[in-house]
Amino acid sequence: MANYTRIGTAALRQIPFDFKGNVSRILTAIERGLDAHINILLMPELALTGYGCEDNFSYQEFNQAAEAALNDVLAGYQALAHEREHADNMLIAMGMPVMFPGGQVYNTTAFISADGLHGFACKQYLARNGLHYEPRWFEAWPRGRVVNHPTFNVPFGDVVVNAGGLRIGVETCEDAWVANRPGRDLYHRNVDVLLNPSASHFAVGKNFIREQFIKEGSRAFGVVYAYANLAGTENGTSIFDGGSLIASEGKIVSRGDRFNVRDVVMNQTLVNVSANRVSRVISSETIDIDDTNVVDIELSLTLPNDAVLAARSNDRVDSAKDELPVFWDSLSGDDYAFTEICYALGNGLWDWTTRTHTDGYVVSLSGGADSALVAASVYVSHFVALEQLGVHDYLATLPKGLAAKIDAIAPGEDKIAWLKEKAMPKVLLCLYQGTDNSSETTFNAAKYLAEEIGATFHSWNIEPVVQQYHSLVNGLYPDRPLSWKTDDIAMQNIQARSRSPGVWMLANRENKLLIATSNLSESALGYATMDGDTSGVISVIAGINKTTIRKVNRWLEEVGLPLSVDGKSARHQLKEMHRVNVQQPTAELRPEEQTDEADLMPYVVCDFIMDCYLARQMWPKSILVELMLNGFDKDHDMRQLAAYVERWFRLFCRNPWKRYGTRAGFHIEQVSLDPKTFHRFPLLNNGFSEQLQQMWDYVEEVEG
Ligand SMILES: Nc1ncnc2c1ncn2[C@@H]1O[C@H](COP(=O)(O)OP(=O)(O)OC[C@H]2O[C@@H]([n+]3cccc(C(=O)O)c3)[C@H](O)[C@@H]2O)[C@@H](O)[C@H]1O
Ligand SMILES: Nc1ncnc2c1ncn2[C@@H]1O[C@H](COP(=O)(O)OP(=O)(O)OP(=O)(O)O)[C@@H](O)[C@H]1O
Ligand SMILES: NC(=O)CC[C@H](N)C(=O)O
Repeated sequence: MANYTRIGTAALRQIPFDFKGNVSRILTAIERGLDAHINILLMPELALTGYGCEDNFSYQEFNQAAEAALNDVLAGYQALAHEREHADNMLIAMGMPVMFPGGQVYNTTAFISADGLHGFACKQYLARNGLHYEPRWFEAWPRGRVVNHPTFNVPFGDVVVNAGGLRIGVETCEDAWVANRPGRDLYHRNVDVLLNPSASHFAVGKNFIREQFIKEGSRAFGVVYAYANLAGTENGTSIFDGGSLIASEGKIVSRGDRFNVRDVVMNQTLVNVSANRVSRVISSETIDIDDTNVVDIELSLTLPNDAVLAARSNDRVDSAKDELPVFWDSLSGDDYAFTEICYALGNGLWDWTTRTHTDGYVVSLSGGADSALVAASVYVSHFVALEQLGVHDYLATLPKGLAAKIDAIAPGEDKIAWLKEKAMPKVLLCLYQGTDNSSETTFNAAKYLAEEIGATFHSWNIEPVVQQYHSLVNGLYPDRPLSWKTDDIAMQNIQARSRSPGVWMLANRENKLLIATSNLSESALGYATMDGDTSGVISVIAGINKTTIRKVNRWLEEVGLPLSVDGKSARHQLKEMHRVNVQQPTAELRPEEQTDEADLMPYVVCDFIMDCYLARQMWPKSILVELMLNGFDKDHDMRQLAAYVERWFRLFCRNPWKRYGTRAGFHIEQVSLDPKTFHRFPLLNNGFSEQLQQMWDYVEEVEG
């Protein structure tokens, strides 16, 4: 007889140290799960506290607060269960930190039913790569070991739960990313369901990797595999994209919404457990049964097939499913990646506004690619939130001060027209700050883009301020007046720096956050004026390279942001990006024409070198070889490419202090240059001189 079980997941927007709020969101998910007759409800990794609590994970008082919050969840669950008849058929798996009296802290999944707490499964492989530092706070749990937790008096460690014959095991996030994943051993422990509570930050393309190991886990281990992820921009820089995934018989059978700004996003589906067991029965591998460390729970989590049709027709089931918007299925390639990027930027900015309780943003808008994408992201952030929440909840979620400034929507008024005409002028202030080196082209690009997204647009001329500094400096050096011939960098930088105080003043006055506009390529090379255009609170596009920024801008103009309208996929284009997209990137800091690429190197070369160095961990000579192998030698000879590699490393090694001083940014690409979390690099170094010499020796060898 086939056994079915209803698996549910909850993506939760948890907030570090907001214990009450976190418990409340967990109870909302439980309530929705109960109403939908979910049998197994999975919550994300560290769902109780949030993932981004960093050094507080080691604090005793923090862990005591987590313990108290667990008790609140247990009490809340029991109260909800009391009101319902099906409550004895649900098991919850919820991520939380647990401290031992000796001070060791573990990253665990608590198994909870309406009867109380049954045990904890612990994470075995702590994430320590990229921006993860879990071993700093947590201990890894050894495979195959279970102890009794002295405070909770329940089994703790590498446990398998057996609920009425249905066996459930856990791989916690990183556990499933390593080669020796726990699922390998859980296979021998005959688990039917593998749960993966995750706190997996967004990075472009990462969702495909998740889908891969989830499908493969389901296929190879013969299990139903469920994956729940956190949502929201917890620590201000990592963006969690939610995106629940449920796989059965080696296929993804249900996907939850991603980048949704609602507090709780549910996904659930009915799966056939017996059908998954078949792949174990017919496997060529002999299963060496391991029946140790099993926690028996008296719960029936399965439905026989003669009861399943009645369960399917239960009209309350859909209350625990937030449908994935239709457009995701129709996307692929760059279209998918650019959609992810825009939704991620939007999510991040939404959280910065709603959690800082400020009145929106100020952007120094130049008409160039970087600040254009930053301004567009603020628009996307509100556009998406409005689509997902509707007008009422959109206004209710905004900080009160900001919401109070926005006129109500009139009956019959179009939602997007209202956003542009009534909301965006209060949300975003854009400022063009011309000098004698600015052009009509950039002014118009800034003005028309601001208009299209409904931002308030101001313009002023900072040339008099710049000239004032020239007079002050010339006063000190009457015999050596400033000139472009002798003082190129100083005369460029004073313009960028003169833009900073005024725009900060507007941010102060309007209670808005100033956004810095530096990108990943510029950060690598220090191609920005410190304390000038690096000014701001958060650097929205710091995690995106320039090549991608330009492509995203073109895509926003020509293809547009996908959204769901009445259950159909639609696009929202930003046509005025055209004026930005036709220009070559320029700093506009010199009197004669200036382009970034003439100052530096072509951005495609720069970004390829950066990828080789950061993602593939290569040094100069190997990078040169990769450039040649990847066809860059069609447009540039070997010496020219070697010169670009040399310039890249010289600038990279000269400017790590700038990376320490620039604003924190959203993590978007797989790699990042955030010196505090991602790429650690000595401030003082010898500029890779030996390695560059080795590269040139190689060029001589090849070229003669
Ligand atoms: N070897 C070394 N190692 C470490 N630090 C060194 C150094 N030499 C100078 N420094 C320090 O660095 C300072 C220079 O840094 P900083 O003042 O920031 O200026 P710097 O990095 O020299 O120049 C800024 C560059 O950014 C470009 N920029 C600016 C603004 C916008 C854009 C755009 O993309 O549109 C581009 C501009 O064209 C210029 O090439 C020096 O005054 C000195 O204090
Ligand atoms: N005329 C200007 N008015 C307002 N802000 C400016 C102006 N020129 C430069 N800035 C600010 O300085 C930042 C750095 O300039 P930069 O040239 O690197 O970026 P961009 O102009 O946005 O893009 P691009 O480099 O593609 O032209 C801009 O993003 C913008 O915030
Ligand atoms: N929390 C984790 O274990 C995160 C690590 C995992 N590799 C991810 O990024 O998804």
